[in-house]
Amino acid sequence: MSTLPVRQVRHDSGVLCAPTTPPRRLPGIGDLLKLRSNLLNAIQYAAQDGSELSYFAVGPKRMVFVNRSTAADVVLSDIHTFGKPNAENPLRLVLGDGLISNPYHDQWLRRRRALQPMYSRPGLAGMRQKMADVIGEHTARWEGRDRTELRVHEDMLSFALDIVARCMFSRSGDTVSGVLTPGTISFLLEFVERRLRMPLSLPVGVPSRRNREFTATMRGLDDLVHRLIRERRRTGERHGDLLDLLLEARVGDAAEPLTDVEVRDEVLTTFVAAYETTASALTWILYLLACYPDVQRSVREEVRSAAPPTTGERQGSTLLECVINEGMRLFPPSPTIPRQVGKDVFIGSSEIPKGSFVMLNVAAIHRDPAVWERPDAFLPERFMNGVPGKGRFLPFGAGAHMCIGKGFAMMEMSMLLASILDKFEISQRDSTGPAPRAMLTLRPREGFRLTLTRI
Ligand code: HEM
Repeated sequence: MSTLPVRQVRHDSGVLCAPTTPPRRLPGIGDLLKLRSNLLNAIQYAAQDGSELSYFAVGPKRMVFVNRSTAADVVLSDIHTFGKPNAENPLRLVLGDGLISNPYHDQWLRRRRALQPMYSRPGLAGMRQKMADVIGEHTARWEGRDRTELRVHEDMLSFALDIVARCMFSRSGDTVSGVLTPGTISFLLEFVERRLRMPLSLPVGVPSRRNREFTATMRGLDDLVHRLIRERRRTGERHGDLLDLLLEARVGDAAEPLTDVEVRDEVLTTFVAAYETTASALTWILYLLACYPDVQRSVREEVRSAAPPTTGERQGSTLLECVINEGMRLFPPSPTIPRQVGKDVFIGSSEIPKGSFVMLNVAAIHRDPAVWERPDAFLPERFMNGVPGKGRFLPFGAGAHMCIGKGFAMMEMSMLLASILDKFEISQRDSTGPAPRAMLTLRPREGFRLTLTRI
């Protein structure tokens, strides 16, 4: 592993810098405006005075932000008290009872065990060629010219969607497009986000313009996914993709296959889980590589001289993986992780009433000065000896609910970044960096570009 010069640069680029909006609480709706207009700003407020916990209210909803690693540890260690959000979770409107949104612990656990082989070493090995094909197609588009302007977030969204479409259905993003497009997924996530932040929402059955669009979009998606499941079951063809593995998964002691509805839930869950998160991580990592040409050079040397990227189990063992981890520390793709408390409980000396939402404030935890030396600096080498334990480094969560697709994501990101670094120099086009905006994922507030120059 090459040794990097110590960098003193403070890299906040708006994350956890001084918040801009004064906290304002309005009668009846509480902190709604604060949370809706700029969640990141609210997250920053929550963390800025150094307190472990901070409190928000949106109508009847009570939210507790957990800003420090010690308190995050408490939450992550008790999966029964701090469970997934309950059955009212608006994500269920899209993902049903897939792994992310399943509120029933025992059912979730049986499914999690059934799906584990999909993301095991042999499961992932089967995805490597599919990923390589998609990477080849995307980099070929940039190779035609000496210099390419990368529309970073848009291009990474398109890349991440192609990867998940190819790995799930052995089809390109284009074949499923028209239905499963970046636009559709963004619309659905925004629909869910609005409902998460509003104190009250109209039932989906009420034919407002937005609800009608939602219902039509979901019908299109359901038709597509059920058609693909039926075709696969009817022909019995195997494609070595995630859909094959889902159909082969067996649940519980009776080793029952998943029903069509359960397969549909997991297909949509995988699309939603794998798409914006990976695109967000890649977007910020490319940006950081452009900001730090010395790191870029060292990773390029490593990529050109070293073994192929790993599946992520050996985290911290390559400089490329260190860069990915440090990128996700500074710009966590999922800036908050939600839980809902099943009974009155204490975190430290603070009592949290049953039903409250507990949001792990990952953006703040990743810069907890009690854990991270020079928390605002970009120092990939801090991960050389691996990642710190539960509660401290949470890009993929931790504990029983930890991201099941972590190995998949690390493999995909390592392969794409290695390929880009081998062929191109990445540089900034503008001196001002992109400002982040927190939705369910951390996105750039506006589109920004980087230059890829062929080398
Ligand atoms: C950089 C990319 C990714 C990031 C940052 C990420 C992050 C996360 C986070 C923070 C969670 C929540 C953990 C919790 O609730 O404690 C999660 C859960 C999950 N992720 Fe990922 N994820 C990524 C990629 C993927 C991919 C590629 C897949 C699938 C191919 C995936 C599938 C899932 C699933 C199914 C869950 C629910 C796990 C459960 O509760 O059992 N994710 N992810």
